[in-house]
Amino acid sequence: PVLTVYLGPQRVVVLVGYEAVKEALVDQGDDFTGRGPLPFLMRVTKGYGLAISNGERWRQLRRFTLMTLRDFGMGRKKMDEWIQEEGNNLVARIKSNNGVPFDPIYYLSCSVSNVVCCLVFGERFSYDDKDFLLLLQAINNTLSFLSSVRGQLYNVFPRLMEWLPGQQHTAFARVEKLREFIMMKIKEHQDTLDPASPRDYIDCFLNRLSQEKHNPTTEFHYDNLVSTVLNLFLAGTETTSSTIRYALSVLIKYPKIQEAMQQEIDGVVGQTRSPTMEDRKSMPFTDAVLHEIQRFMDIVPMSIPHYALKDIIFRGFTIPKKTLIIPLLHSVLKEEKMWDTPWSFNPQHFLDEDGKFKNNPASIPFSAGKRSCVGESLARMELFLFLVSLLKAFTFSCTGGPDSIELKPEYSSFANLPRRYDIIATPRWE
Ligand code: HEM
Repeated sequence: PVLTVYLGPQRVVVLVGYEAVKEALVDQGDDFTGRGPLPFLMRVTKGYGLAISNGERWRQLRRFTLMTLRDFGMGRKKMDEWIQEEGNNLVARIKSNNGVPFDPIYYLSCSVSNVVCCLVFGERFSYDDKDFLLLLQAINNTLSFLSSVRGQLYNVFPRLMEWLPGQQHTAFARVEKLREFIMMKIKEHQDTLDPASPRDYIDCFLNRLSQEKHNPTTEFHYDNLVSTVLNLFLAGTETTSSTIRYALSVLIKYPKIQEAMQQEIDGVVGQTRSPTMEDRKSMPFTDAVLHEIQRFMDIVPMSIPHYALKDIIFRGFTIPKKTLIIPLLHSVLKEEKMWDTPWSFNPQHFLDEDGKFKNNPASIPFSAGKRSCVGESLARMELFLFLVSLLKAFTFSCTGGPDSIELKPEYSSFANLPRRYDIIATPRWE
């Protein structure tokens, strides 16, 4: 369950299976919260921000981000209301296609990125806004590059790859544009800030920055603000939108499951109102399908690597300082011991005999322990509200029929990215 390998000069320990991953990340949590100097992430964040930092610096940014995500609303709209509104925009946009087959990748990226925009900038953008489209392109380009062979090579041989010509330079130039856009938005926020009524994540951060301006060791400074916002975009958009895209493929492949979800939605939400998070409790089948989609898709199979900041004693062995640690989420999500049919798509994994929702401790697509995904609740909210809004409004199919859908990923390395299909959305009601 614990393997040691070498990636170039770098020692890597791989944690395999539920027991090893849980024991490390949850039971022995504090030792395993370190993040290494991952070359790609270091390059795009310039070494600042939540996802790359360690120790007290990380703890402060993490606590602040979790709190701000949880308390979001701050007198204005709450996060689920932003998502509902975005869901309505998404449905309207798809309706305007009039049943013509389309690739959902673009609409889904817009909707999901807009949720992060609402959170950090306090505003959404039109799907045709030029700045917004550039921002989407930068995010998309960064993750496709990271999932490519060159991206992986960059993580092992950064100096060599900086020197060689190639795609990495375009990817970095695009991230630089995204950085500039974020900096411009921060400037706008500084000019219009009312400390008594923060509008969004940036305002909350600026308030904290000003409260701590005389503290020489504070983590609430400008560079951490820019890079943490960048982290939220890079970690929070492609992951969520690819999961929704994958969900649509699954539901087209298994029309009976799609129909059963629609029946549950019709019974609980009905035709006239938008879904709310309260509804989820009364929708065990939908909840089970969503959990199974994330298990089966296994979007980040190796998580984001952790790092030994000091020698760690684990199961009687020493993991030396500076070892990269990979919690192999893939091995947990597909572990024979933990799932009845690990290699089949089977929502029954999350249902008991009475049809009630039943969780499984090995369901950890967001990783586990103290360093697990900071956006988990937000992502779960998005997956539920977007998919229920879509299935309430449309039945999804594709021209090649259910058997033409292949659920194996198109790319598989840092991320498992789903294949692209032109799909048909047939309105269910006039
Ligand atoms: C389906 C959607 C998502 C999946 C599957 C996912 C998965 C993950 C995973 C596996 C990690 C690594 C955890 C670890 O190091 O142990 C992570 C970290 C992170 N995620 Fe997510 N994520 C998703 C959505 C989001 C969203 C919506 C946001 C925020 C807007 C977000 C922000 C982050 C950040 C900032 C980190 C770094 C946390 C840290 O280093 O403390 N993610 N995510």
